Amino acid sequence: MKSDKMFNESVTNKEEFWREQAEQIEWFKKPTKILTDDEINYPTWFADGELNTCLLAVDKHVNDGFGEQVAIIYDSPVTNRIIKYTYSQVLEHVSKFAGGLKNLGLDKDDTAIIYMPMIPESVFAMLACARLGVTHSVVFGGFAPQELAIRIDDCNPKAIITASSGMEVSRRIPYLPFVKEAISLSEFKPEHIIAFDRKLLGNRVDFKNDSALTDFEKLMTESEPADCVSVESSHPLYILYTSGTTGKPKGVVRDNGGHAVAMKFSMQNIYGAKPGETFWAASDIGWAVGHSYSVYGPLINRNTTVIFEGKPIGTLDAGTFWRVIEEHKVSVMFTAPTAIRAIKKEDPDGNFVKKYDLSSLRTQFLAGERCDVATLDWYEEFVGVPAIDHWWQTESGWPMLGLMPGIEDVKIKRASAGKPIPGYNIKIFSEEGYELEAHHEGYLVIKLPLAPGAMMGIWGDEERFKSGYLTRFPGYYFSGDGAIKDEDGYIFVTGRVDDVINVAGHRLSTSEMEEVVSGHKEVAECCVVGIDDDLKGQIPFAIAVLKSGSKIEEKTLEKEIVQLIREKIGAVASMKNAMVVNRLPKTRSGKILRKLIRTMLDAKEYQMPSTIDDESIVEELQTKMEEYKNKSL
Ligand SMILES: CCC(=O)SCCNC(=O)CCNC(=O)[C@H](O)C(C)(C)COP(=O)(O)OP(=O)(O)OC[C@H]1O[C@@H](n2cnc3c(N)ncnc32)[C@H](O)[C@@H]1OP(=O)(O)O
Repeated sequence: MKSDKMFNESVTNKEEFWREQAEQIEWFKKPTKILTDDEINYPTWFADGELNTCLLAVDKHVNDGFGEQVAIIYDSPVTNRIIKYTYSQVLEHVSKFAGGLKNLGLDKDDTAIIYMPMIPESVFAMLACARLGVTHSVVFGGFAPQELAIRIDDCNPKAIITASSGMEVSRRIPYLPFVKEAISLSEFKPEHIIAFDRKLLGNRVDFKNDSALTDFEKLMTESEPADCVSVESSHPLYILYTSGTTGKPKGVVRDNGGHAVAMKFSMQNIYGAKPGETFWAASDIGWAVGHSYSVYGPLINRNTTVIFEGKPIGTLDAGTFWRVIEEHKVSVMFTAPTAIRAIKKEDPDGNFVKKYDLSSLRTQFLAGERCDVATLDWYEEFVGVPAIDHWWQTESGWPMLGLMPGIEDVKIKRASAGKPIPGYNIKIFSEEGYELEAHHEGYLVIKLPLAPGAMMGIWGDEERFKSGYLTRFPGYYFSGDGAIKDEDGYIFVTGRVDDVINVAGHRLSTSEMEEVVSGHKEVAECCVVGIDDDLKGQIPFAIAVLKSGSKIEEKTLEKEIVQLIREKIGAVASMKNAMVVNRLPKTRSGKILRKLIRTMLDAKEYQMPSTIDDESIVEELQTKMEEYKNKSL
């Protein structure tokens, strides 16, 4: 198999392999050092190379004569608009907006937060930052002001780029007011708030009477264009926050050089997208999928990318995805299994699918969470193109497990995320760090170095980077996921081995939710676990012990906790359930037995943990859970 050969080359002859891949992109200064160690002995790619990511994504294509090719299709069923931008138009917008940022004093020593909905201006803002070497940090719009404030205090942005509002189906999301609230909560105060006024949605921005605000559109139309700045390969292109096992999110740092090489490599070899074709990743730009495959990957590969401001169902109906594929002749698509599950639920017999001509669609990729077999079956039956589940993380920025239809015919094994992708030497380890044979479940780890484009560290927190990823198994990256390998080398990812949960493809921390729940004035102690959900894969479930003497009703507490989580973390957490118990099951040393709680809530078979301090609590809990279920029905 071509991919097996490529994989072997990438791990045995890594420097030569990645030197060749680096030839596929343009550099201001070609790297001569392919693989070196940084100051903490963490492997770094292309250390002495210099380049600019915006140049690769935009200017290069215009210079090569493709200025009239459509670069971005903005498809917004929520505002009923479709707008197309050619590469030349994108270059004009991006270079002028970059000029505006430069006039405000932003340069490659600065960071900027982008908190925006799915509109082309968000992409222009990302590319303009990349053009100047300003490190951007896109924050997903579904997060509440407090979450934004945490990120402001962590990366100290010189500017926040936002919009007046967003549109969630038919609900207006007040982005700018959220930004103002976040800044009132944060200790660090950014110098500039740049706001894009979405006139169409009403609620106009009053630039005249609010001197703290800079008008995005004016900045973009009235500034002189700025050129691409040459940055070192390891210069941070972006910081993207993701949830960890503790409450505070981690700012994953991505470089420019390794990332650009990985984007080009993956678009061609994994996704098999040919330059000029339309590639659609239906993800928000606030997630890693949105960064890599709605923005940088397709643009670097000279594809047309679709920026979709809508939902798989409800904008307008369950046929929206198929309408977009037909209308824009999408060749390769990427989405989260939750999206397909939502469509399947609404359209079990594929009636909406049948209305559209999907002949342009070659391959469907799925990631963000594990895809269940029933969803894959539905997809195969009604859509009829290969649906390839693959696995990666915000930390890697691109696939670590998958198949490579870009270079060969692939054999899909349902429920597997595929085989290791070149550059990712994946092993399954036991608790003690021994490699496990096929069919034994263990920890998914990756021998260092990771491939180019994978995380360079955690913003401002070297210790957390080392302790979270590098010390559990020295010489290996600890992914936090469990997995099983089969005799053919296919890997089946079994889920997180820590307290991180995955809700509709959104990675969230239960510790962070526990901090919020325990902040409720009636709660003495609590625990939040992820339980199975037919639609979203997992959803959080809170269990609380009340303070002594508290008289609050369970239903009232539940309502207040749900509201508190929405306010402090965001609607995206999808917290719906909170149950009151007299006590939590614990080990003799006082650790909450979360796995036991989770298994019982999922009504699965459980074993009595040998470390439990009082076995009688299990029956007590069982009775309480049944009562709760009966009340909720
Ligand atoms: C491989 C590397 C990675 O894993 S990177 C991460 C990849 N993950 C993804 O791309 C996420 C995939 N999921 C999705 O795109 C969405 O969940 C899909 C499938 C489209 C469904 O969306 P939706 O119906 O809104 O459900 P949801 O569970 O996402 O939302 C729950 C509540 O949050 C809200 N929300 C969502 N997005 C925003 C936003 N940008 N701004 C403000 N609010 C947002 C939703 O409206 C929803 O609210 P409510 O509970 O209905 O009131």
